[in-house]
Amino acid sequence: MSIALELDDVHKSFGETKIIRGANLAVRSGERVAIIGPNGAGKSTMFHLISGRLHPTSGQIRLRGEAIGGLRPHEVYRRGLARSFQITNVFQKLTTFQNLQCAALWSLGYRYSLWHRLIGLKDVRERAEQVLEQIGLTARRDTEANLLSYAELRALEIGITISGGAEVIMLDEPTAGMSRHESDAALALIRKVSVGKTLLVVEHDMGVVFGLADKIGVLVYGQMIAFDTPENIRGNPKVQEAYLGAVEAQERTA
Ligand SMILES: Nc1ncnc2c1ncn2[C@@H]1O[C@H](COP(=O)(O)OP(=O)(O)OP(=O)(O)O)[C@@H](O)[C@H]1O
Repeated sequence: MSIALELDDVHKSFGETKIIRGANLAVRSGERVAIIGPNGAGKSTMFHLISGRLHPTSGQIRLRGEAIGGLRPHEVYRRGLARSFQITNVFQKLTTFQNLQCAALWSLGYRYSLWHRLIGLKDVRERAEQVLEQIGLTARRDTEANLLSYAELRALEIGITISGGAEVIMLDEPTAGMSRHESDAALALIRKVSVGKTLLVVEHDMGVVFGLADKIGVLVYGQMIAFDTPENIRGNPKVQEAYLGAVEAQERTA
């Protein structure tokens, strides 16, 4: 299977502070990968580097073999990698369907100035209808985003992320702040929308991580100390020591 996304000795410093210190990763096409690690390990920074919000100090980031480190977010998006933005890309005053239309409009290469003619754009409408159904929000089609529940908003955020048909999808803590029931539903949704795609998630909930991922990458102090199947990660003494042991102890006392 081909490699969809690759990090090769990636470094990122902020001033004198080294945050990502030679991170390596090779995600195969169609694989679901979760990145875990202690607070401050550099997971968000790594996401920003991949999606073009930040640029590496050194090292290579490749999307399907093409170097993308240094490209801007929309250029990375155009090459087939979409990431979620924790609800910040939802227009609160627009309805669920209008938000999806907006995302489809943009991803199909139209400009927002065409908004007034939206109703007439069949491809945009069809794409939005399809995503609406996929994310299970058909009943909330004409509800303004600000009236959606938190879990519905997060589902809409996933819908916006997938609306461009990107081959590689990155989700940033997709179940953060959810109840167990909501996070189970989110997990099912993520499984469904990621069929046939390559998925990269940063997630703190170990139930979600172990229930979703084909492979888990463990980032500690800016280095990927392990990248393996969930079973092997669970049994890896280095990971136990650096991270999972602490999480399990925390869960026992919670
Ligand atoms: N723009 C920046 N300038 C300076 N330091 C930064 C910047 N962005 C992040 N950092 C620092 O980099 C470190 C890693 O942060 P990052 O948010 O990537 O970690 P994380 O693994 O995502 O943590 P968490 O699990 O708590 O979200 C932190 O110490 C943070 O303060």
